Amino acid sequence: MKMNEHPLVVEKLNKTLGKKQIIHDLSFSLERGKIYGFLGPNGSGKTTTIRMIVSLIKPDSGEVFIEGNSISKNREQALEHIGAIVENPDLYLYLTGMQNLKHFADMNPRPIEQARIDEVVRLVDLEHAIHKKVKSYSLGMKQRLGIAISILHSPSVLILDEPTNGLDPQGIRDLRDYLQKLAQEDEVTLLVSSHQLSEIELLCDRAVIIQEGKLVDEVSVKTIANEADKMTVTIEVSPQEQALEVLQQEWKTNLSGDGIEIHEVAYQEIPQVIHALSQAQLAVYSVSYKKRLEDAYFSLTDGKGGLNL
Ligand SMILES: Nc1ncnc2c1ncn2[C@@H]1O[C@H](COP(=O)(O)OP(=O)(O)OP(=O)(O)O)[C@@H](O)[C@H]1O
Repeated sequence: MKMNEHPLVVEKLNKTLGKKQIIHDLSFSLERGKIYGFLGPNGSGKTTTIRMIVSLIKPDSGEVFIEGNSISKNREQALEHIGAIVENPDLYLYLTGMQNLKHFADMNPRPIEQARIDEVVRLVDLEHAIHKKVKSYSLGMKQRLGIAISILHSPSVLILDEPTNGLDPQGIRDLRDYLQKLAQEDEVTLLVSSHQLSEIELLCDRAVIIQEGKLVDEVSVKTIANEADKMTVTIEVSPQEQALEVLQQEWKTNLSGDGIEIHEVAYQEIPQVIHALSQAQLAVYSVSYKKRLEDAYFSLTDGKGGLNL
């Protein structure tokens, strides 16, 4: 089959649940090998959209194409190319990780070889625990086993609904590494919904942003960050008192636990800030502007973000 440029295409989806139209003419498409954040305030329709993409519910109108296969007309072929964790994966706690993988491999319509099972175990770094019972796994390990199961059949599109929920910082970081490895090494295209903007910023190349079931924008994470008018930059610099004197000549500043915060700085101004500090022979240890995506997101969604940051 010819590999098309857009492994997932969502076209004019509409969905009413109860009396309320939840999704309105929603269209977007994903480029191969890229990681997309799926962002939107609570109740904006992310889970409903994902459930339509993986064919758990039917849209009232519109279409989803996976590798060119319509999910309504060629459901089986379409599902062959997609992997997903929408709700918590149904793991068998009293079986080992390997027994779980073998069970799901047996349920796949096409045979899955042991070599592929070993490959996914390696990819999610579970070799050391794969013969232990799943009930002894940490949440992060269960999550990784869930991902291993969802990619057993080598899908080219992987959809994860809130995958970092309940994970500790180390678990989140590990998961990010595995997902980036999947995109880079296997050219898997990912759609990852999350409430954690900072997480999306670290993980994703692009973001699909929806509000009230409508597409707000589909953009490069870096572009929306750069397009945010002004942001807060945090600088670790020493000595702080002298740095404050230098910076206050041009910017609004204050001290925070992490260093000096400079407010309303344009992205393009950051080199100027660093230049001013180094001209005064001050030592700059770090410059961060974590809130860029947050600022951009709120300006795109009229400040109705409603996210847990
Ligand atoms: N079965 C249903 N019947 C009626 N309304 C529903 C049903 N399921 C979801 N909704 C409503 O649809 C809207 C979208 O819900 P959805 O779960 O898709 O949003 P979401 O963006 O995933 O939200 P969250 O970020 O909170 O998970 C919400 O207003 C929700 O109350």
